[in-house]
Amino acid sequence: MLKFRALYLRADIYVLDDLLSAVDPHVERHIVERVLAADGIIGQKTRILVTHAEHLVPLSDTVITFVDGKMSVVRQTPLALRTVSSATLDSKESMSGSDSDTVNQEPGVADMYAKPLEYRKIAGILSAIWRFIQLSGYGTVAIILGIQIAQTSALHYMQSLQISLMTDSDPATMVQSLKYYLLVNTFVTITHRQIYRLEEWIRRNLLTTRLEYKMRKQIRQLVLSMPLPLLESLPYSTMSDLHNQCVSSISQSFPMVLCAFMVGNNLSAVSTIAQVIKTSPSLLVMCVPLAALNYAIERWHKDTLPKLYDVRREAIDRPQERFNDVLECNRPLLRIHDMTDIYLDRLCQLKSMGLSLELSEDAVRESRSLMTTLFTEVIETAILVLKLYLRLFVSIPVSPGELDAETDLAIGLYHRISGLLSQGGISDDCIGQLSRYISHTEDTPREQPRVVADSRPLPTWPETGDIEFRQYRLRYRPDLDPVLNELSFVVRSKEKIGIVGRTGAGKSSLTYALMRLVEADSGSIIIDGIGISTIGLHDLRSRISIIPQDPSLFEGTIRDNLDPTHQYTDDEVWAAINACQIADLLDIPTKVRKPKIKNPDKSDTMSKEESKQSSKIRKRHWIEGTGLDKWVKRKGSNFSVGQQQLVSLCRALLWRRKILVLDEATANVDTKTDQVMQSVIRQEFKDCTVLTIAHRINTIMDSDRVLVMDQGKVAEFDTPANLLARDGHFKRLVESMNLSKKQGQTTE
Ligand SMILES: Nc1ncnc2c1ncn2[C@@H]1O[C@H](COP(=O)(O)OP(=O)(O)OP(=O)(O)O)[C@@H](O)[C@H]1O
Repeated sequence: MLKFRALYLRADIYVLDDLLSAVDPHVERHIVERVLAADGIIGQKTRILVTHAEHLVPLSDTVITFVDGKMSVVRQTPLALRTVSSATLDSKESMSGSDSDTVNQEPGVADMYAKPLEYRKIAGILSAIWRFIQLSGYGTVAIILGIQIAQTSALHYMQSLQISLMTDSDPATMVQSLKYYLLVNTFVTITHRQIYRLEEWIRRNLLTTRLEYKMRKQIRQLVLSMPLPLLESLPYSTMSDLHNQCVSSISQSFPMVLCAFMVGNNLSAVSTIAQVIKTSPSLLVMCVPLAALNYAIERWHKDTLPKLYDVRREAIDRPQERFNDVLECNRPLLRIHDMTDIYLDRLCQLKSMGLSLELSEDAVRESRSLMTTLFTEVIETAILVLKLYLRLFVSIPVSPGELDAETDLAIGLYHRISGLLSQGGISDDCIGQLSRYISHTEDTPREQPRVVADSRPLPTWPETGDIEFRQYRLRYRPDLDPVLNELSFVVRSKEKIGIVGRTGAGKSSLTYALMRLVEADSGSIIIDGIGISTIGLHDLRSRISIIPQDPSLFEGTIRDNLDPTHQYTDDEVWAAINACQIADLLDIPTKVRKPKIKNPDKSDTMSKEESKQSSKIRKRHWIEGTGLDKWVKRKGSNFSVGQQQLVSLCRALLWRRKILVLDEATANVDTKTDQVMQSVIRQEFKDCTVLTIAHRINTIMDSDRVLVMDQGKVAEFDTPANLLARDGHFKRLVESMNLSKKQGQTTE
C-alpha cells in the first residue's frame, strides 16, 4: 500500500522498482488496470517499470534488458500489444476464486498500535528515590551519601564555629575559640577538595558508568525480547530516546539531585534550623512568610512548566519523532521523491518553534532564580533595618559580627526552605524519565522464555521434520481478527511444500507461527511429536532455518555473515559456498575507505606538507579481502538482492537444519537466480522438509505438494498434478500464468 504514495505526486515520469514482485495476481491485476494501463491513473505518463515479471512485457512500449550491468536488448513492442489483455488479467484474478471485490482489510501497523505505551507514574519523590536506589545498588549510593553527609556536616560545623566566634564578646574565650577554629578550618580546607574529588570519582565510576551500562543492557534485552507486533509498533525514536535521554538523565543527573535532595537539602535544613534556634530564635518568625512565599512560587512553577512541556511534547517532540523515523527508514526515498526541501523546511519550522518554547521554559526557570536573588536582598535589608532600629531607638547594641552572622543565617534559612519546597531539584521531568524507563523495562510484555529447563528437546530434534498444524489460530492482537483461522494440515518428513495464496492470505504469518514470533491464539503446531509451545524459544528457533524476502546481511566478512559464531571449519564454509555457486563473487575485493580518525594533538603541530602526506596515507587505507575475508558492506549494499539471497541460502545450507522455510525468498531475483536456488534446494536439502512461499508459480511447480491459502485457511492442499486436475484455485492460477507467458512470447 505504501508504494502508492508516489501516485499523489502527480509526476510526469514514474520509476517503479520491482513494484509487483510481492503481490498476488489479483492485486497485480488491480495495479495494472487501475494504475499502469493506458487508461490507468498514470497511464498517460512516462512509466519505467523495473521487473523480473516477463509476462508484463506486453504492457510496455519498449523493453530494455540488462546483462552484467549492460543494456543488451532494446525492443519495441507492437502498438497492438501495448496493453495487457483483459483475458490475461481476468484469468490471473480467478486465482482468488472469487469475483467479489472484497479487499482484505489491512490496517497499518501504526493504526493498530497507535496507542502509546501507558507509563506507570511513580507516585512521589520518596518512591522515585527508592526506585533509583534499587536500580543503582544500595552499596554505592550508601558510600556516596556517606561522603556527602560527612562533608556537609564538616562545613556546617565550621559555620557554627564561625558564628559563635563572631558573636563571642568575651576576649579570653575568643582567643581560645579562634585557635580551635583555625585548626579545624585548616584541616577541613585541606581535606575538603580531596574528599570532593573522591566522591566525584566514586559517583562517576562506580555509579554513573555502571548504571549506564546496566540500563543500556536492559534496553537492548527489552528490544530483543519484546513480542514482534509490539516492537513493530514502536517508533524508532522512542527506543533511541530511551537509549539517550532516559539513560543520561537517570545515570548522570539523578545521582547529583539525589545528593542535593538527601544531603544538601534536608540535612542542611535540619542543621540550619538547629543553628537558628541556638543563636537567633527570633529569626524563626521569618519561616512562616518565607515558606508561604516559596510555596506560591513553587506552585506557579509546577503549574506553568508542565503545561509548556505538554505543548512541547505534542507540538514538537511527537512530530520530531516522526521526522526522525522518516530519516532513519526512508533516507533514499526522500531524495527519490525530491522531498528533501520540504522535509528540511518543516524540520526548520519545528526547530524554531522548539526554540521559542525552550526560551519560554528558560524564562520560567530564570524567574525563580530572579525571585531568589530579590528575596535575598530583601532579607538582608530587612535585618539591617531591624538592627539599626534596635540600636538607635531601643538602644540594644549590635556588633558587626553579630549582624553578619544573623544575615547569613537568615539567608541560609531562606535557601533551605526554598530547597525543601522545590524538592532539591528533583523535577517532575526527572521523575518522569525514571517512570518511563521503569515502565518500559518492567511493564512491557516479553516473549516466552528462551529455554524451558524441564521441557528441552533432544539436541537431534527434529529428526524427521514432520510438521502438523492442529486447529491453529493466530491473531496479531486480541482485538484484531485472526489471520490464521482453524488451520489444520500435515507436512510429512522431507516433503517439499509450495505455499501460494493472495496477498494477505496469511502465508508469512505461517512462518511467524512456526517460529513463534507471534504466539498461538488457540490450537497447536507439532514438530516431530513435540508441541512447539511447550519448549523454549531458543530450542525452537535454533532448529529451523528461514530465508526471508529481505535477506539480512550485515557489515563484516562473508565468513562472519555465514558463520557468525565461527563453529564451522573453512572447508565446510567453502563447501556451502561452492554448492550455492557464489565462489566467483568472493574473488572481487571490496574496497572501503577506513573512517578518518582525527588526531587533535598532532593536527595542531603538523605542517601543511605533513598533513597532506598523512591524508594521502589515510586515503590509501582500504579494507580489502577476497574469499572468506570478502568484506560485506552495511546491509549487504555491495551485493545485488539476488546475490544476497544466494548468500542467505548458503548460510542455511551451512547450518543444515531439518526444516527450511523460504518466505518469498526469490520474489526479487531473476529467473536464473531463482533456478539456481531451486536446484540447490533440490540437491542439498533433499533430506529436509522445505516450505516455499512464492507468488511465482514456477518456483513451487515441482514441489511434492502445494498448499493454497485463502483468508487464513487452507483452500487446497495436494500434489501439483492433482490440483491441476481439478478446477480450483491452483489450476486457475497456473492457467493465468501460462496465458501471460504466451502473451509475452507473441510480443517477441
Ligand atoms: N505485524 C502485523 N500486525 C498486525 N497484522 C498483521 C501483521 N502482519 C501481517 N498482518 C496481517 O495479517 C494478514 C496476513 O498477512 P501475511 O503477511 O501473513 O499475508 P501474506 O499472505 O504473506 O501476504 P503477502 O503475500 O503480501 O506477503 C494481513 O491481513 C495483515 O494485515
